[in-house]
Amino acid sequence: MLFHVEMVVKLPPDMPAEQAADIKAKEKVYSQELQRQGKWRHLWRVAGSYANVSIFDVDDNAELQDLISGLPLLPYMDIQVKPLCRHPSSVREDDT
Ligand SMILES: O=C(O)C[C@H]1C=CC(=O)O1
Repeated sequence: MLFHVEMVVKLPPDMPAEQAADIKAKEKVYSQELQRQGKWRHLWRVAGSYANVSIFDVDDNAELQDLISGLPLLPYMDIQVKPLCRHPSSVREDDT
């Protein structure tokens, strides 16, 4: 199942720089592992903002919830999830 996930990062302005760098480093490791597994299929920066648009490819809603729950930046993000399905006019054969 594919999900469009938008994450807007809102770190507290008074968070110490070292703490922010540590959480971002953990988030990078976590997201890159999921990308290698094919679970986090796309990761795009939204130009001009500290936000990303991602496509997750997971078995079900529960797996998406598990993966999102593990995000180190989760306490500092607003997240919106939209379920996706194949568009009838799509010519891509690899979109399922
Ligand atoms: O920078 C972000 O958009 C937040 C987050 C998502 C992946 C990652 O490495 O950091």
